[in-house]
Amino acid sequence: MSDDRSVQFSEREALLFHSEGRPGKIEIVASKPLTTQRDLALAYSPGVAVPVQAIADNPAMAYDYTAKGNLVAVISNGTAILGLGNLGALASKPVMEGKAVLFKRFADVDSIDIELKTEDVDRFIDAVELMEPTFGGINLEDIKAPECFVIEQTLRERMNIPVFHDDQHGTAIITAAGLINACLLTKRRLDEVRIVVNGAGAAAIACTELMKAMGVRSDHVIMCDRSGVIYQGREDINQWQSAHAAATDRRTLTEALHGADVFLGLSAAGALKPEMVKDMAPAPIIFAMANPEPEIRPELAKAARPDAIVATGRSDYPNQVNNVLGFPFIFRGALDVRATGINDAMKIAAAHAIAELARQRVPEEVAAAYGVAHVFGPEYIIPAPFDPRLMEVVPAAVAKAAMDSGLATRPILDLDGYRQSLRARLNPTTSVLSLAYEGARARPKRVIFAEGEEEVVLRAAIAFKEGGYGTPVLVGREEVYDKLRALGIADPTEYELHNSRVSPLVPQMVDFLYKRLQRRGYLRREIERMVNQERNIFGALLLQLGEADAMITGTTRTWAQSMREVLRVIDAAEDRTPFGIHVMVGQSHTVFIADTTVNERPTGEQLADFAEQTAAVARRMGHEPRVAFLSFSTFGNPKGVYLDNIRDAITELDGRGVSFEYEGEMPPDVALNPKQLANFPFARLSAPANILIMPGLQSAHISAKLLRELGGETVIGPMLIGMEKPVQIAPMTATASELVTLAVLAAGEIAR
Ligand SMILES: NC(=O)C1=CN([C@@H]2O[C@H](COP(=O)(O)OP(=O)(O)OC[C@H]3O[C@@H](n4cnc5c(N)ncnc54)[C@H](OP(=O)(O)O)[C@@H]3O)[C@@H](O)[C@H]2O)C=CC1
Ligand SMILES: CC(=O)C(=O)O
Ligand SMILES: [Mg+2]
Repeated sequence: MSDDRSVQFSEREALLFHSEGRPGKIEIVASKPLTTQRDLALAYSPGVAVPVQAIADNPAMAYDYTAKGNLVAVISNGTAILGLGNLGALASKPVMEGKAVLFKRFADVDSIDIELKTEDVDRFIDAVELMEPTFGGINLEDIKAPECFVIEQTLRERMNIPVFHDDQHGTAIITAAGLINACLLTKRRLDEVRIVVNGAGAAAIACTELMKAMGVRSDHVIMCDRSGVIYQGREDINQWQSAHAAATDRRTLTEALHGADVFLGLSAAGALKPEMVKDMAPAPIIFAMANPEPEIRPELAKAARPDAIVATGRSDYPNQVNNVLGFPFIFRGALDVRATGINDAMKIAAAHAIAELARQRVPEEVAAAYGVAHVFGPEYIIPAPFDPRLMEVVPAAVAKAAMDSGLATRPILDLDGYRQSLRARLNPTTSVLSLAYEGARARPKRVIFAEGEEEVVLRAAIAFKEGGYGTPVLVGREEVYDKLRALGIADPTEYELHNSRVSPLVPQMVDFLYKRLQRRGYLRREIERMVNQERNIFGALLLQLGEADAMITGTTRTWAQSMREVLRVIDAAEDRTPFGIHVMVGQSHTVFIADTTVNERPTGEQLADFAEQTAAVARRMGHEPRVAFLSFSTFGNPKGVYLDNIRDAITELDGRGVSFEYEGEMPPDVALNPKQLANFPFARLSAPANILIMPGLQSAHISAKLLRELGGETVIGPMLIGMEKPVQIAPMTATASELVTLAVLAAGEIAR
């Protein structure tokens, strides 16, 4: 979107992201099977009549028999879409779908967007009020001030479920958390700081109110709108603004900022100028929160005042002060205790919980991923959105505050147990993947895309580069530039292209490969032909010569053929047998299956190796490994002639004294279904397995492909493990985004 370190994507990629596959960002997934006549009879007529009657008799039963209790509506009329202004209900839909997805991703709250085509306050209120039976909570979004105040207040009075205007209270909570910490760092007390709030709308007024409630002095706050200072006696202001009108003779933002400690921007792009920043107090605190473009870019603010603490609403700079840190977790807590509303006690509890998190030591995986100073300090005053601790800490704080303040209709007795259940609600793989992406952005690597002439590969390379994950090194002929141009790249020469026909590296490559293969029956001229004509050979040689950190291929050859070509250039790591892992990712579980790609009849020792190495990958992806060695046979029943290698693998692991659970032989239902597992109390698995080591390539490969085609789960891989350099071979059907994921996992050495 622009030209500095924050560049993440082009407009074209943003559009493609939204249009690719199923348009938009959400779909509805059935949570009950609907396959048989009997399912139909239960789910619909006549079975459905039974819960209908139960709810008619006791409305609270709706929480037991329908999705209401975990369902939040994100509702807007599009009158204040981010900082873009009033662009109408329809145009707000991408933002509202986005918020719905964030609810699901961060807090497992089901959510749907609703855009109402009206600017009439009463019609809006009536429409929302009528929806009370459907939802467990209402998240109002991007509705402009002052209408939003009337809308929210009236709905809170009329509805018996939480109603929360995110731009007001979500923003205020996160701003308060950030401000508490910024003040701590600059040794300021809340009752001393002088604050200028730029913007006098929904977010600005709610932030000001919360700050004042937390101890900031009224006469220390000056609020401005587009016309300048909101001063006492100014005539063109509304009642909500006049409550914060300052007794001052300052009239412009520039004058207001003279000597101020804090700038809170909730207005529009570019409203804060470097000259104004220079005139602020020592160690100024600058929260430039307008989206998508802040009031000032951090690099400009820092250039004007190197001693400033700067935060924005964006994810591509340190200190993201954005309500995404709040609303998913606040609703999680409120829904879980069936709170009838979200009151100040719950908001303040959330603000303190978030502020407190930033002051604690950051978990290794988060620190490693973000790569920047994640020690409490000027560059880290607020947790990053992908910090998995948010889900554990914030809902629990909100739920407790709801109980203490009498809003919980279903209190939670065991808060510790609740915290644990929160953690289990999210699949660690998703957060590890997010962190892997962040890690790639923090430490961008060079990745060879060996099939640079393929459109899908070029789209992946563009996404990889524009996402800031690293530098794609393309293998292909000059015509790649035309293809890049056709994909909307204005200056394709920004992409590094290696063409074997003209590459000055070819003689060195031929020497290297000839030395490697001369005693394996290859003539020098065969080697020359391979280097010139085989993109996988050429790409792998680029990796061997140190031209890049990792390589990705796979879309133009069968997996086995690509592997053969790669192995001509790159060996297995010392004492390792290369093998493949498919990762199946569901909403709340992840299963690793190995070896799905290389070894047809592994020995017991190899099976043990696969288990150990897959366990290491699983740990890097945030899972405590539990290995099941699969078979048709359950602990010797029925007997079989091909069970020895599995038994050997178990004995081998016994001897190695590994630090994870493993058991076998067993079929998948015993490995994955706790009820089945319970039939074998001697089994050394404390919970269902998450790593399935298959007895041979036939079963492994077939299972992985069946699950990919029929299972409806997200599949990552196959990941190639055990090579001396990070190489990944994607399936021929891989999409651009699957290629990017593999490239990121390869570059970050998570798949290794
Ligand atoms: N980081 C975060 O989490 C969040 C950020 N925001 C951002 O805050 C901004 C406001 O959102 P919201 O309160 O919902 O919208 P509203 O429409 O309710 O309010 C907008 C306010 O901004 C003022 N404004 C616009 N341009 C300027 C300017 N150049 N200088 C001074 N004031 C200006 C308007 O003043 P006037 O009446 O004079 O036009 C109005 O008071 C948006 O940019 C939004 O993206 C909002 C919520 C969360
Ligand atoms: C973040 C947000 O809600 C906004 O900018 O409107
Ligand atoms: Mg908003």
